[in-house]
Amino acid sequence: MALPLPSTPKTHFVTPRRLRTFQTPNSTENSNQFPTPRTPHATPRLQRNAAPTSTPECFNTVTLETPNSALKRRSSKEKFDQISNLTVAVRIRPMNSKELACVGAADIVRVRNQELIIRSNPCGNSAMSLDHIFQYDHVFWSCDETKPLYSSQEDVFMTIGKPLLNSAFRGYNACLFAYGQTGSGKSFSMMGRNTCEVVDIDSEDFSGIIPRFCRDLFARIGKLGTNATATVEVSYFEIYNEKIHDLLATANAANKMPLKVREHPEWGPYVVDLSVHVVSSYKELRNWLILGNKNRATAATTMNENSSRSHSIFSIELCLTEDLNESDSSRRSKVSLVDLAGSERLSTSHNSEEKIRQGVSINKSLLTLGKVISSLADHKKNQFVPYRDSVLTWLLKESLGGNSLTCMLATITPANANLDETLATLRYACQARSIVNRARINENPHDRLIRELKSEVQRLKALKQDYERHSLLNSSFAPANDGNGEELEELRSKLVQAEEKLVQAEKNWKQRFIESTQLQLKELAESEQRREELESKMRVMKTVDTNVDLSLYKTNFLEELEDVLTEEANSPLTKHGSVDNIIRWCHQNSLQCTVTASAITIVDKANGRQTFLLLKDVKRTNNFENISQFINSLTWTDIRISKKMSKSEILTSINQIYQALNNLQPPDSDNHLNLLFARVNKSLQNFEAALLANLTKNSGQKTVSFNV
Ligand SMILES: Nc1ncnc2c1ncn2[C@@H]1O[C@H](COP(=O)(O)OP(=O)(O)OP(=O)(O)O)[C@@H](O)[C@H]1O
Repeated sequence: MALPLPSTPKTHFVTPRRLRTFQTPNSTENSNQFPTPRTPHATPRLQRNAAPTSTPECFNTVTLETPNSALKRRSSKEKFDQISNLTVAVRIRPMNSKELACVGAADIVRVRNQELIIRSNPCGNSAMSLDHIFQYDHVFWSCDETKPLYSSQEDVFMTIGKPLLNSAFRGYNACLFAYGQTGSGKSFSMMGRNTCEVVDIDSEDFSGIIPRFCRDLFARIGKLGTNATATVEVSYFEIYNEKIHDLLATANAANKMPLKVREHPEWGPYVVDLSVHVVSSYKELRNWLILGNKNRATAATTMNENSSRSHSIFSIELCLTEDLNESDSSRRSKVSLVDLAGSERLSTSHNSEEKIRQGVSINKSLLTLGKVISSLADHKKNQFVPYRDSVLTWLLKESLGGNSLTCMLATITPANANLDETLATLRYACQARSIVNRARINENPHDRLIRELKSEVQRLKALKQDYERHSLLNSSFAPANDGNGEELEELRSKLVQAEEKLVQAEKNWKQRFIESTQLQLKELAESEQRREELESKMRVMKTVDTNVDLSLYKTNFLEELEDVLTEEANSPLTKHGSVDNIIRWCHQNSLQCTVTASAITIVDKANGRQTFLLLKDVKRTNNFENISQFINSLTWTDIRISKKMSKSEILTSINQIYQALNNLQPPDSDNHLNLLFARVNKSLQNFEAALLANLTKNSGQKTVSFNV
């Protein structure tokens, strides 16, 4: 199976982003620099990989939830605040005692500014040695702290960590991930030397990027003005064998099932049910960090593995709210600090193809990461990027080619024994440099509008000042500069135009600001009204005494209902006790009326009741004010809702009842009527709930008694 890696070039290999010809290095290079290769070549462009390999089967299935098809797709017109390549840095750690003890051990890495040169000497013959030259945004040489070239933990943080912290404060998502073979210094760079002890986490010399980032984060929060507030939330999880484990979960939750990934239309993929902890100080945050590191180490020991087999993602969500004069403005950013699993299993050497075929101990996430980087580096239109082939790439989707400012830290060892791994890592890092991210400041559209307009106003003001300066200058030199009259005139007209534009922009801004404020106020008022309505309904519901004596009113819900529905309820009817009159009245009032030889059956479907009227009793109609009164004087029986009635018909009937009930809303002053109303309402709700439950539970028997 082919791996998504470019083959080793014969001569040298330089980052594809900036095509440049090789320049002869200065002869006064320090000892870490090799002499110039004899035949400089133009930088070759990265070779397209062989067809992407299919991801090998992993022994554990991941639950990746398909996002809803109705998810909003990002519009092509969407504005980005920053479009930038991934920043790629490489760090070289010192040789360890094991590497030094190897026969023929040699340091094969040299550094020249941002260039990194790997000298391979395959046959041990110096005449046949090949130089591989790479270029990155930053190269950290951390092999010997006595040399000026040495990059300390602080240097690494200041160069790649601090800019991401600044971006987070501006509202951008940020991501920093460490990639490299096992033992090359990923954890050392990201977390520090000993990741489970306070002294080491806080050590000036050994503390890694994550603790430094968090310390600086709170130091900056402490310096925020009184009109600004910040909230910080942290989460920490690891991906092991394509399963997600919460490293900060409580003891009970820790034993639960692995967590799932879902995608939010706006914020992208996220881990469902991941514990998130609000922290208000660095100390609090550090405690979580240490707990997570301990849990990671324990999990690795339990599985008889080391942590190099798992990826860990520490996330910080920062929300900054600024209280401006007229309004509040808030920005949210998510920072992901990722320590990836050792990458050596991806190497083309050491029988890794065989290992892939075995299908075990292969890190699907890292393989997919390689494919994702390859696809993104290709810049082909409509190129398919297999983010969803693994948990890691799915979760890092926004960080790779999306809404984030991202930095990759590739870690390598200088030992010749690791040449293949080192070259593989460096090639990955080269490809990653071509990835372009499109980041946006995470703020609400209202804040964005105001920010954009304010910056436009600022720009125009600067323009105006500039013209004013020019104009002043020209007027003071005017007598001596007769020939410049036209130029001066042109400047003046530009100034007028700029001022007009400025006035217009300010007017627009004010207008739009007023509009948006009005909109906000309206929405606020509406929601306040809704809240009050709800509260008043709640109050009434709470006071409902189901034992209230309703006989006082000699009324019931059905009568009330009928009064509303029947306009002619109080109009005197012709006192003609005839069957025809009753039939007509029933039709007018949507009642079913069936006449037999001896009786009339009246069905009031809407109210779930029916009555029988013997024909000989029809004459009794004349004893009442109207037919309505007469009909209601009859003995009605509740009817079971017809089995033939469809669910939608039943719902329509219920809705009609609700509507009628709304028309019956009693005046606030009448407490008793209010109680009655609430009781009817409550019964109706119970009825509806019972009916629907019945319908779903027992599709055969669709009958519910309606006892108001
Ligand atoms: N820049 C450095 N300076 C001094 N020692 C270092 C440096 N980088 C790494 N080391 C040491 O090298 C060893 C391996 O480093 P580390 O555990 O960070 O590697 P890793 O890439 O994270 O490995 P894994 O993939 O197993 O997690 C550690 O003992 C660490 O202290």
